[in-house]
Amino acid sequence: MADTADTADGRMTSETFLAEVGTPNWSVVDGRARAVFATGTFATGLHFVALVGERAEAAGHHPDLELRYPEVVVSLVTHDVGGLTTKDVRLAQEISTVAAGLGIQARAAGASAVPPSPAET
Ligand SMILES: C[C@H](O)[C@H](O)[C@H]1CNC2=NC(N)=NC(=O)C2=N1
Repeated sequence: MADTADTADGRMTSETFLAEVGTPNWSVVDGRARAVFATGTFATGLHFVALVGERAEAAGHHPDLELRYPEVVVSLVTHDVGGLTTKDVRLAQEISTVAAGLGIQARAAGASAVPPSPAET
């Protein structure tokens, strides 16, 4: 694979991340990759979270996962460089593959159907 890093520590711009990840599921918000998957039911969301957790453990890279009804919000960043890296690209691709395998659609541009909690406002 070509070297797609934009900085010496591996951080990439949001444009590079989105081009690399190659699915429309993801957006970049405040320096983090974000996707919202419309799981429809709580049980499907729980199952999706469990499968994503297995992939994350295997990768040694871990997303923030918000299990909501009726969606799961996924957020990714590489903590030690404070930005997005190829680790985030790979895990984002895997998460999109898991979602597709379960027939779960992503919402456009990371939009949520659920109002923010008071702590976020
Ligand atoms: C040592 C270990 O690889 C690191 O602490 C990993 C673990 N999981 C991680 N997950 C995420 N999302 N970002 C990290 O920087 C990160 N670092």
